[in-house]
Amino acid sequence: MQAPHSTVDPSEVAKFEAMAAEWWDPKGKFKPLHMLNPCRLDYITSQIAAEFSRDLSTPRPFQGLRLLDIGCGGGLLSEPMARLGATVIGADAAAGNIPVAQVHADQSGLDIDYRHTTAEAMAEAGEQFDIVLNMEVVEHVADPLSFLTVCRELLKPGGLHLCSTINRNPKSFAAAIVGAEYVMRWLPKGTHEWHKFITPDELFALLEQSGVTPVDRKGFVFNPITWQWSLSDRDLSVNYVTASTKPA
Ligand SMILES: C[S@@+](CC[C@H](N)C(=O)[O-])C[C@H]1O[C@@H](n2cnc3c(N)ncnc32)[C@H](O)[C@@H]1O
Ligand SMILES: [Mg+2]
Repeated sequence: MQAPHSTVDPSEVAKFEAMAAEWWDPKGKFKPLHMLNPCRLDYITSQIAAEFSRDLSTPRPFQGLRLLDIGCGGGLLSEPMARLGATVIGADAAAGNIPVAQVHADQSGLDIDYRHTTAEAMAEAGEQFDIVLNMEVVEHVADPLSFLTVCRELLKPGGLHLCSTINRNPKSFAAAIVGAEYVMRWLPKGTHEWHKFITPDELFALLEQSGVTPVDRKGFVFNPITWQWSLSDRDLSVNYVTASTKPA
């Protein structure tokens, strides 16, 4: 069954079109994602390794796994996944992201299939994946439940859905909007909208409604003294990530 509406919120996608050239500048507008990358890769790789019984000490542990990076942006996650051996398709609703991602992958000697398309178009075409990476996207879509439902359609039975976003509370407002956009000026003002943030309990409920089984959640916690991000079992107050599986 196809979700009836487009998952694309045009005003959200326009924000990313305007920033497309900056994806791979570690000091540019995507500095927060560059800083977060080692921590979220830790989580992603360990979840995939556990789910598919892969040994991360081998050179290409994700060989044979088909992975969709939905809302791939410039490919900050697609590239490490390809390096680990996965067959990677990166899809984004913002056309300008695709050549930026493709040129960078080519320069890095990585074979990644980047497409300007939507999750629903891929589901309609019957595409299926072992893994759907849905990282920092759900707070930018038109309707989270329809988007998550399409992500579930895109998974093979037994597949793994990894989804990160931003919690909704006074602390996340202070950190993700006031701090990142107004104080640090990491992100252009208006990048994030408060009402689109989702609490972990709401996201778990939406994931369940979409037809997957949430199995894990962790916080991504920024330490302003060390300027490092780390994973937390307890602190999901601002950024967090979830893992869910599609019943076999
Ligand atoms: C904050 S960026 C995250 C990029 C990447 N996932 C990462 O974490 O490095 C959000 C991305 O989602 C894309 N996007 C927003 N709505 C989308 C939709 N409905 N379908 C596909 N991509 C979408 C935007 O164009 C943007 O590139
Ligand atoms: Mg975001």
